[in-house]
Amino acid sequence: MSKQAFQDSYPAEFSHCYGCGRDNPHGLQLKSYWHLSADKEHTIAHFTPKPYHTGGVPDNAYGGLIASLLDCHGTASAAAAAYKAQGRDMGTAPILRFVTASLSVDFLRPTPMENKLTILGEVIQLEGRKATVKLSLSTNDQLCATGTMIAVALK
Ligand SMILES: CCCCCCCCCCCCCC(=O)SCCNC(=O)CCNC(=O)[C@H](O)C(C)(C)COP(=O)(O)OP(=O)(O)OC[C@H]1O[C@@H](n2cnc3c(N)ncnc32)[C@H](O)[C@@H]1OP(=O)(O)O
Repeated sequence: MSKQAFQDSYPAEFSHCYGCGRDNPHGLQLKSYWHLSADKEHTIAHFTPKPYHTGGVPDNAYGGLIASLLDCHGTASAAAAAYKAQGRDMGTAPILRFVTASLSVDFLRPTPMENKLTILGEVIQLEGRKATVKLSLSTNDQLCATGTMIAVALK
């Protein structure tokens, strides 16, 4: 796992995102990294929900939280993969800033609140300004949600 989180390479003006901005004290402050598992390079992030992240059912996480975690991990993964494809360190100029064009989420089972969540990403296609990212969220070795994102690099 690389030491620096992808989000820590974002320039200061992009460090206030609700989901992953390091300078947003009210946000989730998600941190994403490269992660090698089973000879495959994935991206990984962890998040432990707070009691106020619950949804309508006590002890289960709010679906919007899950979508936010996939959202921020997905765009960060797209940016990291695009920098890597160009052989550049993340954050170097010109900045490659990806935004979410589409995100679909399948909620496979309720996500319990008490444990650390693991979010994985895999950039399966990089084509022009567009990245396709497969995402998952699991806890206790149980897959709770999957997602697919199209992220687009801003001109
Ligand atoms: C290290 C540096 C990091 C920098 C800081 C980062 C901070 C990040 C903070 C974290 C952020 C957290 C995350 C957040 O919350 S990001 C916030 C939520 N997202 C947004 O606000 C995005 C709003 N949308 C737009 O700005 C535009 O629509 C974009 C930029 C997305 C495209 O408009 P643009 O005019 O620029 O481009 P284009 O229309 O020529 O399309 C280009 C290509 O993309 C394809 N396409 C487009 N839409 C879709 C779609 N829905 N499904 C499938 N494909 C789609 C399109 O077919 C074309 O493909 P192709 O025909 O070429 O094959």
